[in-house]
Amino acid sequence: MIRFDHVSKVYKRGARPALDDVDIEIERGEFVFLVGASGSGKSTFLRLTLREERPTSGAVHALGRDLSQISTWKVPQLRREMGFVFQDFRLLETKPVAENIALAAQVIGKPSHYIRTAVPEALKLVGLSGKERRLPHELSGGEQQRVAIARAMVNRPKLLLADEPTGNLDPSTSVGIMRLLDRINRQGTTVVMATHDDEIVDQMRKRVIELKSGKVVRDQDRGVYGSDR
Ligand SMILES: Nc1ncnc2c1ncn2[C@@H]1O[C@H](COP(=O)(O)OP(=O)(O)OP(=O)(O)O)[C@@H](O)[C@H]1O
Repeated sequence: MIRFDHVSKVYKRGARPALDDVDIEIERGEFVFLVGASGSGKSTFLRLTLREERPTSGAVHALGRDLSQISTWKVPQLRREMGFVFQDFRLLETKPVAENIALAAQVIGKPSHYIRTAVPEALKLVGLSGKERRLPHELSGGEQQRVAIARAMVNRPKLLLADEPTGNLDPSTSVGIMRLLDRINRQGTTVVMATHDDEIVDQMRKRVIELKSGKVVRDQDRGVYGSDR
């Protein structure tokens, strides 16, 4: 599903690499936490997977494609198969919930008959049926994040990437969001989530990839410890 083949990323010549020889594989159907201190390279990992950035060396594969071989005009096609969720929700404040979700399908040219069934399905998935006409500010933070997850899922992506999705939420609300992401994963979507929240990581018992100064220092599934990898 995702393969980083000795990937390094240097943003500015002479600067310390944001990722340093990262060599990992994430299989279809996995739920993976990406952890590490601020600046350890988590967002860079996600941006390379989305092909928002390109590696300085090494190769990134996602969804069966070598991302270095994809021409720029084909990148939107790749991203259609991925969903993203951010810490700050990024909803359109003047649009009701249903429209926020529908737009994600419209912009990639889904027909209206698809949207008519997919939007209520996405709302049901996140437990917000009945709230389709609300504006984002009429919802709690946890509900807004659920709308953002519904928007990410409306095109039925194979891969969901989440960057600190519980970063703005209190602990009990975060638990609900984690249950939802777990359910999405059990229904077949591969999930990669960057987080600072150790409590969540400990509770969920999933694979944990830890980055430190751009290097993988822990990969729980493969029993790799130490920075000499
Ligand atoms: N666009 C950029 N230009 C230059 N340097 C960057 C850029 N983006 C990130 N960096 C640097 O790359 C390193 C890794 O950053 P990254 O954002 O990937 O870390 P992170 O683990 O996601 O951090 P946080 O948890 O704070 O979001 C940091 O040293 C950061 O300053």
